[in-house]
Amino acid sequence: MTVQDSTHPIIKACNIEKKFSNIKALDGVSLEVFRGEVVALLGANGAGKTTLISHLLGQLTPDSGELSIAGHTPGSLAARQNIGVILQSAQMPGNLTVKEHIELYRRYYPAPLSLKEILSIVKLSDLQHRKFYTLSGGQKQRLFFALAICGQPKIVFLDEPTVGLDVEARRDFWQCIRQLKAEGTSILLTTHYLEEADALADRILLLNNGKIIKQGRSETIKSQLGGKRIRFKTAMADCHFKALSFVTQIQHRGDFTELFSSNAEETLKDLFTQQFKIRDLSVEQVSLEDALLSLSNNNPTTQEYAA
Ligand SMILES: Nc1ncnc2c1ncn2[C@@H]1O[C@H](COP(=O)(O)OP(=O)(O)OP(=O)(O)O)[C@@H](O)[C@H]1O
Repeated sequence: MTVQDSTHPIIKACNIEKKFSNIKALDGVSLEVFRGEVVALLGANGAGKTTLISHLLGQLTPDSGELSIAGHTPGSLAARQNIGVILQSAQMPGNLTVKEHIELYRRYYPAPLSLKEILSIVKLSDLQHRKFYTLSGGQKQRLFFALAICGQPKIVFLDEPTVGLDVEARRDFWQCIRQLKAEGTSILLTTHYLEEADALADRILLLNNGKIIKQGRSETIKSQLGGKRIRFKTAMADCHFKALSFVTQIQHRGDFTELFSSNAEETLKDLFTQQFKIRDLSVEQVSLEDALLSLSNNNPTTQEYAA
């Protein structure tokens, strides 16, 4: 079930500008996030993701533009009570137990989940009496997630939430995100794992040099590059392949030439008819990483996408 209210965005940012001396960290960013929507904020190092989130949390004020969280000014008590956060740099008192941390955070919110519910969602019931400093990286990450959701916030900010998690823990975490979304919670996610953004996000926002250079559904962004990637090794020059039907772009990765095609069957037919000398041929779906790299390469203001 998608629970979206298109008239009242939970996050509203309008034309936000922020400069740090001569660096334009945010350059006219506008954004709306609705109830039950998962939005992935992507971009290379230094693109402006943290700066944008810091504004939404009320830790920075914009030079110009307007921001609101559930209709409230970022940083105000009313806005903070609508927010749950996991930050990369979360620093916790090491001697408090899991249970103590959760109980402390529950007090900040008017209608928190019960301790039992929270422990069960994040699968930390058995570790509730363990001190923070004794937890593994993945267990700490689950506790951070517990603290982010304990107040039943309308919006959860997740900054690189699955760094350090093993494959199984990451899949469990994705399940928690989907559950939150189904209950109507909005999620703003930053991640360098593009597979994660692809799997979870309703909408991708690509920031570059403080500007949103692309936004849309992951499928739509991928389809702009063509549906398939045809990979092979060859000694022949690109000009031979450019003329093949349905080729949208050519790139090189290591020893391989890669053709993106919006109709792989027709491109392959053409390729074989011409009897070009190729080897180690494979055909794959275009990934979100392919699509974002291509956008970066075609955007003159863009540095290489570093995800
Ligand atoms: N307090 C500050 N003073 C000066 N420059 C800053 C400050 N904070 C951020 N910047 C600059 O603003 C730009 C955007 O930085 P930001 O931290 O928002 O990027 P990011 O997308 O979060 O990057 P990363 O993926 O590396 O965390 C960068 O050029 C950064 O150096």
